[in-house]
Amino acid sequence: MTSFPPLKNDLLLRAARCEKVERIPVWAMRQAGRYLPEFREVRSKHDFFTICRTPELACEVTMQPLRRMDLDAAIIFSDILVIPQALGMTVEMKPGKGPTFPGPLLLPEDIKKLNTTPDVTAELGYVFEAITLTRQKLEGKVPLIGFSGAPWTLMAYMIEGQSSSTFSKARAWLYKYPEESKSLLGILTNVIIDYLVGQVKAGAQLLQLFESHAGILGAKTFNEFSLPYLKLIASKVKSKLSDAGHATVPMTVFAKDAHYALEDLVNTDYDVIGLDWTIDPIMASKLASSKGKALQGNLDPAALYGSEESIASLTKAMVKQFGTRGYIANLGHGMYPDMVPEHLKKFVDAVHTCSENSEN
Ligand SMILES: O=C(O)CCc1c2[nH]c(c1CC(=O)O)Cc1[nH]c(c(CC(=O)O)c1CCC(=O)O)Cc1[nH]c(c(CC(=O)O)c1CCC(=O)O)Cc1[nH]c(c(CC(=O)O)c1CCC(=O)O)C2
Repeated sequence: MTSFPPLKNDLLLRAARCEKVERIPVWAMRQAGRYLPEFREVRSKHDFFTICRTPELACEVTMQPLRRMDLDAAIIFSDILVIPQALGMTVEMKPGKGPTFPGPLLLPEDIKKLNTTPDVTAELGYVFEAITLTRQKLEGKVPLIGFSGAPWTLMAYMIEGQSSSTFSKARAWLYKYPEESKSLLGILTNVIIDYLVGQVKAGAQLLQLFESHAGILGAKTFNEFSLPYLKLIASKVKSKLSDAGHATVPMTVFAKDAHYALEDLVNTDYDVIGLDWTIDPIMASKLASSKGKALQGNLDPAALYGSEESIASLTKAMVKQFGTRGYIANLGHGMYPDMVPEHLKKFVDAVHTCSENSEN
């Protein structure tokens, strides 16, 4: 096992375990990326997936936001779509269009073309190397978060072949080919489990699972095609780490727009439930605290387009609603490319100012 510098700021990990904290930890989804001029500088010289696949570059862009603001966590720079690549699919990142799959899955027979049992270390070892390097470079300043896309969200991209407002091709599979859909979700689940276990062994100190397209499912389809796989991932990642004699790490599930599933998610093995901005903090806090779960979120990212005064006052109101125990401040979704870094800094500082010395 690699040894790493001791952790100096463990606020995130304590909050995830609902332990007492001196102040609320804060980080932002997509805190590295295009909204930062220094990222755009790196990106002007390298293709997106080259950055992901080159540990030194991935480490550098992971560190960039930490040099600007007092964040309580780093998140490894990567993307959820590295898993379809590991299964043998080509994914291109087209400026202005986002991810594009030249050969999406059209019919269930196409599943046979995938490498359904990839050697995860051989295919995704570059992420593990980036994590280990970043843990060293962080020198224990803050914890490092690892992440993966969840099965349904990845399946949606693999069938649709690109982003979509309806993901109607992917949703059609759930009704036309339910058994084959479950088989694909099972394949993805197994790879995700090994991928997340590998990230922890490489040095990730908390894991987040992104079910970004939960909102295009309804309660019934979510219960059938998303929730069972999310549950399996949490329990298997933890049991595989324990069986390997490795300490487990807290796990966060972020099922965007799945307001209908909050109660079910609180009853899973995830330690932290990520919330988008459509969810009422007071209602969510009542549900989560009854089950000893922490919450993360949920300022509307668009609030960062407002003035610094309005960011500070909205942040203060949000923190007051969530309370200080078992809470990680974040946005309700990732940073948008046209945002101003100073406004994220204002959000981070506002969380610190209004939560320091508060009753815990
Ligand atoms: O901060 C970090 O270190 C990691 C940032 C990060 C990137 N991708 C993800 C993360 C983790 C995080 O959000 O904190 C994860 C991610 N990629 C995609 C999704 C699903 C989705 O958006 O539908 C997710 C889960 C989180 C979420 O829900 O947002 C899929 C995706 N990846 C990219 C795009 C295009 C884009 O323009 O954003 C998409 C699809 C979006 C859609 O509309 O469907 C590419 C991409 N991934 C990251 C970046 C950096 C950045 O945001 O600037 C980019 C842009 C690529 C570029 O430079 O051209 C990093």
